[in-house]
Amino acid sequence: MMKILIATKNEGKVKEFQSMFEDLGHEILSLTDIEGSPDVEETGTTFEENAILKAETISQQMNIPVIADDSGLEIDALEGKPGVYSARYAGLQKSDEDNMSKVLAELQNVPDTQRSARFVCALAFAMPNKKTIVVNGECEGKILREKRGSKGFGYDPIFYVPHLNRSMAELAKEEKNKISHRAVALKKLKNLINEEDLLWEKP
Ligand SMILES: O=P(O)(O)OP(=O)(O)OP(=O)(O)OC[C@H]1O[C@@H](n2cnc3c(O)ncnc32)[C@H](O)[C@@H]1O
Ligand SMILES: [Mg+2]
Repeated sequence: MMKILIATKNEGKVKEFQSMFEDLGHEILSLTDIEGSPDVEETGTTFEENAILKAETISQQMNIPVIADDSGLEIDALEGKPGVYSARYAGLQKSDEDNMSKVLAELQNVPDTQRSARFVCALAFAMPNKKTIVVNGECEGKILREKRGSKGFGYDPIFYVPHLNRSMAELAKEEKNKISHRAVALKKLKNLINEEDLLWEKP
């Protein structure tokens, strides 16, 4: 078993990574396990830039391989917003609830046919003295008119998954972890790691 550090302080992401790595039997650590771990400022303008920034900063500081996730929600009627600013859409001190309320208010007069959106995820895997690997994943859906469900995290209650006829927050964790943007990206990363025989090192 190896230890893998995920450079995130988001408990929702940590739980999903733990669950998605279960099959490989690795122990997943996150920045919430490390006392005094730094907050990396997300100064990039794309998901990829921010994921690379988070992964490389922590990997260099700790001299271990690190995965970072930068993700968000792109809403077509809002020209791709909240996008890379999803976490702070309603303001720096605001909550998931505030972010969802802002989106619902902005989409109040948008008809059902024009509420398409997607979750987007960039994962960066940074290793000491190796080139960083970046992969992407997306998950298509629509923005509901009110919150539904209590599972998951973030914008899940207002994100409708058409082919499952439920909101992301109504899906069991196993269901979300098969179809989510994060699951799609992580599958690509696992394949690349296998193909390129990049062995995980022990932190
Ligand atoms: O930067 P770290 O520490 O990883 O944690 P964060 O919460 O700040 O994460 P991001 O910068 O990547 O911002 C992601 C935003 O998109 C939302 N988000 C990402 N993945 C999601 C998912 O699977 N379901 C619902 N919302 C999600 C999340 O709630 C945040 O508001
Ligand atoms: Mg963040």
